[in-house]
Amino acid sequence: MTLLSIETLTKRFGGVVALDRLSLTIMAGEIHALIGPSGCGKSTALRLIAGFEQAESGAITMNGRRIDGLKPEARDIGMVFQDYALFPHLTVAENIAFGLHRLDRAAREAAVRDHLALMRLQGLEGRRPDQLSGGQQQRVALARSLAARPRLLLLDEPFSNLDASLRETARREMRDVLRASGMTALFVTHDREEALSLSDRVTVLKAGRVEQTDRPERVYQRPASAFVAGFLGRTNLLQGMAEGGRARTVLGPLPIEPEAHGPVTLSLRPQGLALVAEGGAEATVTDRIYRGQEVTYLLRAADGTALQLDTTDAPATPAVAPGARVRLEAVAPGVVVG
Ligand SMILES: Nc1ncnc2c1ncn2[C@@H]1O[C@H](COP(=O)(O)OP(=O)(O)OP(=O)(O)O)[C@@H](O)[C@H]1O
Repeated sequence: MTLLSIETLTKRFGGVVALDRLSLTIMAGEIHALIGPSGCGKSTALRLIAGFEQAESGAITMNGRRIDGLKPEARDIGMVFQDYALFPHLTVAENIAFGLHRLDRAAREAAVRDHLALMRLQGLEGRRPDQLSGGQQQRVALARSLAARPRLLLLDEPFSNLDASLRETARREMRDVLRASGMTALFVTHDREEALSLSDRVTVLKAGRVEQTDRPERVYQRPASAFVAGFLGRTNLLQGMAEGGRARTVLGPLPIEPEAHGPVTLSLRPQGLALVAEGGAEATVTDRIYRGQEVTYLLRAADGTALQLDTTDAPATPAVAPGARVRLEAVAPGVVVG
């Protein structure tokens, strides 16, 4: 069931088109990630949905009702900001209780207690934000938004202020809490791992427009464009001539998906290439990057195409030095991206 629908939203700042007829659907109960490069319009989209900015054209509906004319507080939408925006002079408990003035005292206290427990903040209720760690502040911000029980929660880069060691735990906690409360959430990130690991669906934005919306596995494995393929991870882009389920490429005939005919651009992840002792296609090693878990070989194919190959069994294979001639084979299908 659709909760929020955005139709052909356009927003300009002077000469800059921040959103260019953006359309997007958020399903009830889903965690949806909005990802894209800096300046592609992610924060602008959130601010329009929350009501902090007005669009020039287009419509925003929630549960079938237009909300784009409503004031932010009338939209039933919560927002967790990048800097958490906690009230510095209020305690943790008072911050969480802040949006609950419509409840009577007993219900408000119960809601604060429940959310302190939910976010594992018991014992910290009397502290002020400046007496908390970054991770704790983030949990208070989330608790405050959840306690108000909005229909939709918007999160703008909620993990960007946490250091790497905390981020992974904080992400899992947030996902579990959102799931447990059945909350619908739209969060903005420019971290592809965060988008892929946290969400039910991902929307990739480019220059104010949607490039693709789909499940994480689909956007990663079946990118709709070379841009999406490259934005979500390192990839090889190969030119080919397709005929049904295969394409002729510099690596020889390659299985492709989906079927296509004529000239195509294919995306093949670096893990989709393997070094072989014989057969395959010839290439020259131009560099070797040691990454610990894996090694990346940078290669040049016979026609000059630059390629990357990742191998995890590097300890078992002797290092291939730059300049060496090697043979390689595709071990995954090429995905048609253009
Ligand atoms: N208040 C503003 N005044 C002028 N230009 C703005 C304003 N807000 C955003 N923009 C411009 O609109 C475009 C989209 O900005 P937005 O902040 O939505 O991008 P973003 O995807 O959230 O970027 P980032 O990942 O860097 O935060 C950018 O070109 C930005 O410079």
